[in-house]
Amino acid sequence: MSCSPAIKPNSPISAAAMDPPSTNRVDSAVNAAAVDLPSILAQPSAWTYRGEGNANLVVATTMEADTDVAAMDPFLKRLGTHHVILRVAKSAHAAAADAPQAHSALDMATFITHVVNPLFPPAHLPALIPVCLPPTFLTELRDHIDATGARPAKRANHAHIDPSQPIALLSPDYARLGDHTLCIEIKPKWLFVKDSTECARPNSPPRTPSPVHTPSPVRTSSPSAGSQACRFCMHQLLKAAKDPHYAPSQLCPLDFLDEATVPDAVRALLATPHNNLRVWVDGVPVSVTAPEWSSVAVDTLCDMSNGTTDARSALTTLLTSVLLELVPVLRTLGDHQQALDQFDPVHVHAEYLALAAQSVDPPRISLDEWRHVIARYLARRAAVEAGTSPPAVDRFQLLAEYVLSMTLKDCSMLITVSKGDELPEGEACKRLPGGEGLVYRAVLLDLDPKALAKVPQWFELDGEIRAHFANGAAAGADFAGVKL
Ligand SMILES: O=P(O)(O)O[C@@H]1[C@@H](OP(=O)(O)O)[C@H](OP(=O)(O)O)[C@H](O)[C@H](OP(=O)(O)O)[C@H]1OP(=O)(O)O
Ligand SMILES: Nc1ncnc2c1ncn2[C@@H]1O[C@H](COP(=O)(O)OP(=O)(O)OP(=O)(O)O)[C@@H](O)[C@H]1O
Repeated sequence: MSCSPAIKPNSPISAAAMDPPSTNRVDSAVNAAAVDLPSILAQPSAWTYRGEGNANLVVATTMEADTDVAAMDPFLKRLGTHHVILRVAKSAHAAAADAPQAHSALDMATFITHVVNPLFPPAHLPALIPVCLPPTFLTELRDHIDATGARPAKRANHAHIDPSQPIALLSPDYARLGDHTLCIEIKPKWLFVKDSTECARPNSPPRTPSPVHTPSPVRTSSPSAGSQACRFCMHQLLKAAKDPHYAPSQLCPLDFLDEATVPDAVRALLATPHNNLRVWVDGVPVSVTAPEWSSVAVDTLCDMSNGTTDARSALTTLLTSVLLELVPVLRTLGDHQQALDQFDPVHVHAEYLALAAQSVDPPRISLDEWRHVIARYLARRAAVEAGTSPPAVDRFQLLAEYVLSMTLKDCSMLITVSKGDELPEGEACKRLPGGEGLVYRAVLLDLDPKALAKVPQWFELDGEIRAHFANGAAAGADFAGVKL
């Protein structure tokens, strides 16, 4: 793709110098404010480990059934549930050169509220409440969680809860819904192919047509040298080349975007889950590739699927039903990823170097700047839809949009399915078609802004992924059984 002639080489970099936003969608709201962690939640031993990424660790707790959540601080009323999580920052990440710039929980909540929320339907957005923690809370929580041994070694050896962060994020526990809950977390990654609509799917075995659905026409069936592949599929090839023990994911994320190919995505996720699929039943993790599942998982899954005795096919059916419902929101996610990433990587990198050369410190994007960026992005989309000429994209806007696209390419979706005839009050739940008495909810997570200073790292990785794919294709490499 060519670079836009609309880019001005000496574009201003400060928000104050930017064009005024042509929408007030994000300006009308106020910055997030932190409230004190309610005393009922201030006992570290009441929290259990839930999960973590590179930057944050998440703990969960359930308040006593007779706790009057609605009578708590007005902010906490928004939680509307007794099942809550606390998301606390980890220290090694805070110190890393590429740590997210808006590290404080307050900034993250502000970013998500003002920059991410306008992009998606409210039903799929998390409620986040920044909370001030009591002085010794984090040290005690760190010791308590480390003592349980629940953290995976890969994470525990790397970083710990950062006791110097006075604010954390309190949120509903989106893994809990009703008494018996199937919770599925998917990490869909890149939902578009740059410069193409097709993916050669070089990472997956030759597809066998589903008995129910025929393969989608958007997918090529016989890739050839020079054919396009999506970034996820290409990255799998590189990962496998670097690590002979790595079994490439069979997933092509584009399969999430078409009802006809959702069953293919489900099959691939269950065969090679990696970090693209995680499953919990009633809060207990299920390793989908393990030969045996716990009796709780088997009973709950079978119970949810009208008493079938095969828990694996029950999970397949439930996962397929719910992902079919989520095609529209995943398309929205993919649309934004693509619209925010419209320039050639070489050009993005060059613009970054030009911006970085203007200051001794690594360039950053302030929250105020983010507000202008999202307003200008929305104005551009509105202009395109209205058929009017969109405003020019200057250097700073280009780079910030790219960072936002990278953020959206690494988010997760937490999906919960529960039995229940009644839709839980105040929850963004819907009935699951085809599933008798089942409701579901899907929330986007991990939407913190990536750091602008990561652009060179992304550029390098992108180049490596593409070069590996192109060289393999040119040499007629046999990728996972598919001759290119
Ligand atoms: O670069 P990618 O596509 O491999 O994505 C990284 C993820 O690897 P994945 O390939 O999904 O296993 C990676 O996931 P894991 O930690 O490997 O589970 C992180 O999400 C990383 O983001 P950050 O550095 O924590 O902000 C992700 O980095 P960026 O999204 O900043 O590139
Ligand atoms: N509100 C929530 N309800 C239930 N589980 C949650 C919630 N928020 C986070 N989690 C769980 O905790 C895990 C880690 O959280 P999160 O992805 O925010 O960490 P992170 O360090 O920011 O990740 P990354 O390294 O990918 O940026 C998630 O993958 C999810 O399983």
